[in-house]
Amino acid sequence: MAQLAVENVTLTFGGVAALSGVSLAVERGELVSIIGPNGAGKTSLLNVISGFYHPKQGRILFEGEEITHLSPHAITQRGIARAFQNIELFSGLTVLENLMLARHTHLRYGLLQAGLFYGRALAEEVRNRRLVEEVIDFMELEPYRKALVGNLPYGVRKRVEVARALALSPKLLLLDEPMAGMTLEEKEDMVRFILEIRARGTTVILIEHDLGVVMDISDRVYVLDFGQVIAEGRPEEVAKNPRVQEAYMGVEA
Ligand SMILES: Nc1ncnc2c1ncn2[C@@H]1O[C@H](COP(=O)(O)OP(=O)(O)OP(=O)(O)O)[C@@H](O)[C@H]1O
Repeated sequence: MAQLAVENVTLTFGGVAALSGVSLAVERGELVSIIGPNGAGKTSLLNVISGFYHPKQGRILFEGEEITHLSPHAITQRGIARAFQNIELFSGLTVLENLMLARHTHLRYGLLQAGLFYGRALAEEVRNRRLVEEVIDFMELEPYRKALVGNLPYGVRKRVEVARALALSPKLLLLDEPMAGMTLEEKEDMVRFILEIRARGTTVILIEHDLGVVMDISDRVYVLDFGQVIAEGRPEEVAKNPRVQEAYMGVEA
């Protein structure tokens, strides 16, 4: 059974179909990329998987359970976290505070429980802090942990955005253009982090415009065009597909 199954999903905005009849299956531990020209529906697909939009038709299953109409919060709690294209961090808070806040907001245990079982809440907080420190270490953000996010260079903020999603201990990580606007060196670092995240067993779905990176690191690739899947397969198969070459003609070098 696929860990994530998107079945025949259609999403429309005032008559315009951002997604029409999209199906996709991702196995646990896979690194799957979604590519396609601008406006093809890539971000819309992440939006329906993460519960920001609900499809007009079709359904989405995660680990065998239907999540199609759940809220983003409920979906995060089931183990799907997302790093946003337009960084969603609090610029007036430190890196550490942003990561702790993400855990608190999304994975909050009941307030009543915290009130009744003070010891348990404290233990939970110690665990949160330990997990967040592990993520900071893993993403090599140690030098910035007490820095205000708003003061950090763009490339580091992109890394903190991925760290924020990782702080939620996801089983499936959705990455929306995590390398956009980065220098070559920053991109290489991000590629290394993504490969390590996958090596640790986390499933990754990646939207990325840099086809060189996509072809290098993906287990499989889905190609969207005008809201439809026009090709799927291993990177080398997809690259040879005439429909893909046509969709990209003049778009990518
Ligand atoms: N909130 C919205 N309201 C109206 N139309 C939308 C909305 N979100 C997306 N769309 C439309 O849906 C289509 C797919 O957009 P989407 O952002 O998913 O594409 P994309 O492949 O992620 O593009 P890009 O590579 O430019 O980010 C586009 O025609 C877009 O204008």
